[in-house]
Amino acid sequence: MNDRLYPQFKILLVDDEISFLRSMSLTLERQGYTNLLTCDNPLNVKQLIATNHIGLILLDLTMPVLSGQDLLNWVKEEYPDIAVIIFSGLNQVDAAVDCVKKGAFDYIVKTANQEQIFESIKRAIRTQELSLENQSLRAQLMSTQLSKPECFSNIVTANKQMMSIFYYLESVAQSNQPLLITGESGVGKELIAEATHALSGRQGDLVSVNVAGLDDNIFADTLFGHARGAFTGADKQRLGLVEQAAGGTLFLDEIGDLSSSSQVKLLRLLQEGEYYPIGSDRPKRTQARVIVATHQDLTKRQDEGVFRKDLYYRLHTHRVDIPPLRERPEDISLLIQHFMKQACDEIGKSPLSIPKTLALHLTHYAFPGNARELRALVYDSVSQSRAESLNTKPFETLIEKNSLGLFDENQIQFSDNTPLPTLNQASEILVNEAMARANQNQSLAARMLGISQPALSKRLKNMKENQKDEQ
Ligand SMILES: Nc1ncnc2c1ncn2[C@@H]1O[C@H](COP(=O)(O)OP(=O)(O)OP(=O)(O)O)[C@@H](O)[C@H]1O
Repeated sequence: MNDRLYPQFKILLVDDEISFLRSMSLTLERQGYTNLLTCDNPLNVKQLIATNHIGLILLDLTMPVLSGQDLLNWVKEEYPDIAVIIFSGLNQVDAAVDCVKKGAFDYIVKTANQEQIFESIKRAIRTQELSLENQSLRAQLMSTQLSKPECFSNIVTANKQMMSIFYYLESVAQSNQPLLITGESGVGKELIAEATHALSGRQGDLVSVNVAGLDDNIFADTLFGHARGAFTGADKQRLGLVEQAAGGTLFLDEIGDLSSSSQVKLLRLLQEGEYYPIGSDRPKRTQARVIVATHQDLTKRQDEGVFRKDLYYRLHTHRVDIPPLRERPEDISLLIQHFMKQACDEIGKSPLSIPKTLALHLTHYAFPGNARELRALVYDSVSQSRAESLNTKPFETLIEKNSLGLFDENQIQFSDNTPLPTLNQASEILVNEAMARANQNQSLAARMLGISQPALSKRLKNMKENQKDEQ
């Protein structure tokens, strides 16, 4: 059972008509708005605002003793950040214009259809949520410490960009809006989803599903479940993952590969907050926060016409892009340590010492598989280690394979009018680059250059002497 209140601030309903208050609260609760407060005496409103975190007031216009207009004036003066929607029994254009001029978010006639009322409330809540998120982001920018560092304990990093992502996540973790996580395969998107769920403080579960390759029917069945008898073989009702994630988080991985018909279903879930189990004509409201991730470039997928624009914009409100490991060289040695300890723990080995130069050697490697690739390498090395030090053979093989790969001649382009380097200059540039990539290891640099180590040593010596002569 989910007892999480929504939205994160209270909605205050003010009306002297108790029956209206009762029916409106019931209707709103059925729509998933559970954080409600009712008040049938306008004179109590000031006290209620002073003692509660109220973000939205649904205010009756015509009340005895203190009118809705007077209260609106007072709220806008004392608490300009609270949104006020005026409810009136009468459809009066003048009054509506006057209220909106005085700062009301909207003016609604009590007899308006429910869709119109819900739409207005939804918009007001969204505006308030955005404003709270802005305040929180501003506060995070000013602060130099994470409020809940323990939520990031599984993510090893010393990278500044990753730290800014952590600050950003602290600001948006409470939001009900979706979060989009992008980044190459293996950068740690799932870890980021887990940290966001932990930060959100949601009591429900984090329910993860990889949606790549799910056909539309399986997608709908997996997410929304089905009613008994919905199709042949559906002899029991089945709850979908959206329901299992109630009060928690639904994490949809590989969202860039979602089929176009499933994209429509997801959009409806995000936009309307409701869904239909297969074979049921009664919509259900979702209580789950949605996080999606992809290694695909969604802008490109959109341009190619395979990803819906409207869904892309819906997902775009909160977004983090995790940098690849090659752009976080400072993380390499930390991750090697971390994975080495994990691997040793798993096989009951004492921690191994790691050669200091190992991380340095890896800084020129592109890590197409990111942290996952590094993890696999470290695990392989740990399993091959017989002494107290980490066996670096798997790393050396990789670096050599990478450095000694076939050179693509098209990589070098000369423009027509610029002077060419002399043969000596070109050779110096190459030697310096190879030495840097090999971290000053002459044997490796020589292999990259296709010459013997003594030949390289001779060139280096000559280069040094030439430099001296020039000085
Ligand atoms: N910064 C990190 N600290 C510790 N472990 C990490 C870090 N980044 C990634 N890992 C580990 O690397 C592996 C891959 O991470 P994860 O599954 O989160 O990547 P991903 O981006 O979701 O990959 P994919 O796109 O393939 O789904 C996991 O074992 C994860 O624990």
